[in-house]
Amino acid sequence: MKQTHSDDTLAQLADILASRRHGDPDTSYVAQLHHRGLNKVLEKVGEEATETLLAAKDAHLGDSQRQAVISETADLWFHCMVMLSHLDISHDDVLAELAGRFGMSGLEEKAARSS
Ligand SMILES: N=c1c2ncn([C@@H]3O[C@H](COP(=O)(O)OP(=O)(O)OP(=O)(O)O)[C@@H](O)[C@H]3O)c2ncn1[C@@H]1O[C@H](COP(=O)(O)O)[C@@H](O)[C@H]1O
Repeated sequence: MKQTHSDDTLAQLADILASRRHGDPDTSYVAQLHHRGLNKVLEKVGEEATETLLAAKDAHLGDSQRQAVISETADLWFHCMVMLSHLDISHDDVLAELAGRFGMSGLEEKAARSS
């Protein structure tokens, strides 16, 4: 059976990111991002989002392009996790937000918002 990686992976990553929050920018990429500040972190999130959609656009072309989508999405999620860490927001709150939406239709939510 294929091994699944649930939010345990995000929890482990969050712990690693917390340990790097005030680390040495010379030896840690995560510490370097924090050191360079919020604008740099946000720039990376935007860059990775763009790379993800460019990869996704070509996903129909074959396996290597599909693998690129996986790799770029991992980069995007990683940088979003760094952003949350920089803002002292727990990824658990994001997961709770998503879980709280189970059973709620996106279309119904949109209609309720505009009424
Ligand atoms: N998951 C990741 C991860 N994903 C991507 N990256 C890095 O994100 C960077 C951004 O990719 P780019 O292609 O945009 O790199 P770049 O062009 O060199 O970046 P810039 O010069 O534009 O800033 C690369 O250097 C990747 O290695 C990551 N760096 C770290 N982690 C995790 O964070 C942990 C701590 O890392 P350090 O802080 O470096 O010890 C690691 O053990 C991993 O678990």
